[in-house]
Amino acid sequence: MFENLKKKLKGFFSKSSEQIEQKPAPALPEEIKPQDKAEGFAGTKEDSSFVEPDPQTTPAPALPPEITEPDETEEQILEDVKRELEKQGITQPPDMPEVKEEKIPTAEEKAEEMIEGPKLPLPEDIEIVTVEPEEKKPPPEIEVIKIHEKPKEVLRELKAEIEEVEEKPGIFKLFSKITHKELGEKDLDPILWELEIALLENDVAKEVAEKICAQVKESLLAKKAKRGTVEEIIKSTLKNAVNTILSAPSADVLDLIAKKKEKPFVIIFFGFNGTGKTLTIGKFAKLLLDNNYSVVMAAGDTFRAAAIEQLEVHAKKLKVPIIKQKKGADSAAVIFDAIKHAKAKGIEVVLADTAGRSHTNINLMDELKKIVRVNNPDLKIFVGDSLTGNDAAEQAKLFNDAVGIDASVLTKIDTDPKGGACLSVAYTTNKPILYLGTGQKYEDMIPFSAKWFVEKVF
Ligand SMILES: Nc1nc2c(ncn2[C@@H]2O[C@H](COP(=O)(O)OP(=O)(O)OP(=O)(O)O)[C@@H](O)[C@H]2O)c(=O)[nH]1
Repeated sequence: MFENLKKKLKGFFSKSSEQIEQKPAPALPEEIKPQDKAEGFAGTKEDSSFVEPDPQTTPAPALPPEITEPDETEEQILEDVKRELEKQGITQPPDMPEVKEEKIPTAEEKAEEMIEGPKLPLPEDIEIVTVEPEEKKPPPEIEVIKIHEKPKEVLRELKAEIEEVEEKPGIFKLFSKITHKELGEKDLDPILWELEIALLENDVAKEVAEKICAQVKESLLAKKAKRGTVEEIIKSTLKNAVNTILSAPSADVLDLIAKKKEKPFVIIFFGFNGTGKTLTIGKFAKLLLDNNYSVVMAAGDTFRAAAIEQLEVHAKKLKVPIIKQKKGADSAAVIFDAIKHAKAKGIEVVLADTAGRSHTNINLMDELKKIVRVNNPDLKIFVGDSLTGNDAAEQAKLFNDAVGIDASVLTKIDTDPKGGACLSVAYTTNKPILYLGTGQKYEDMIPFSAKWFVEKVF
């Protein structure tokens, strides 16, 4: 298709190179004279047929025709090419890539690109939707709450908000809010209200919480607390209040036993079913044995056969004697027998179980009163389950009212993260807490200390 064009171009390039190199025509051999050239066509001198031509008659032989190239200029060739292409209806040579004119961006366009980034071409099927800006709504009105005039719910909400931000453990997390407050009587009520809620949430009985708050208020007003010292003052006042409650007439069991000259020393345990009474008797037996006291057990819970068997298991394990009767026997009589046995055998301590079918059962309370009247124990211990929280304090009150307890033991403290029951029981009975049950083994019992409690709860 482009044969003509190719030929033209070939001619153009070969001519051009000749012109550039300017090669001289090759020299003819010396023997060959111009006339030889003519002779050469007819033969040589040596050739027998050679006849010397007569220069007069013989016309000069014609020289071989000289090839002449069309003397076209570059412009002419290009013009020819163009014409050739046009003839064929081509305006652009096919092998040459189409050269697009590159758009040189203006300074403004460059600046815009630097700010907004390069503009990417959008696919054709993208629909550009113009979004109308939303009408600006006025901000919602904020309700201003005067916290000391609002009820419990508002305070609870406030406390929840504080808890979200603060990670402080126990009751003291609420103080972070009040440290930046100037302390006056006005501020005090909501603060104390929150403190009371915190105490209630930690299983402290309402009556106890109120008493603690009253003590804290009194102390804060007396001290005229300054900004930044409020938290410290409340903490120390609270600790003092708690200490006062918890360190009500202290008692050391081993000391009491040692002091009693005429043995046996009789301890009777009271408490609702399932609080850990039987296991606590086992723990006491272990403690006494470890302190070189001899022990006898009395299966005074005659209301349930299982209770008798249960105590028997502990007695066997600890290798201590047990006095028991059949289910339904007189509980006071069983304990009396145990004391008699102790006297006869020179056993130093009697540990007596009692029934705890229901702390609201009047018959039970009468039965317990009878036990106390008949056996005149040296120590009446209330056993409460710390997990029951406020309930433990109510039970303690009931047993205390019936038999006048001397001290308490709180069990399952290992599974109770709050510990408020200690405070409530101590306050309700106004009697010391002797030990805390910290597990299911005989060794899992620790002497109670107010310091320990304050550290744990606060
Ligand atoms: N974790 C833990 N469990 C305890 C503790 N004291 C008692 N228990 C468990 O509480 C359950 C009840 O304990 P008991 O000693 O049988 O209680 P109880 O008051 O004699 O109850 P009844 O025999 O039903 O009258 C048992 O499973 C004990 O192992 C304690 O301090 N910590």
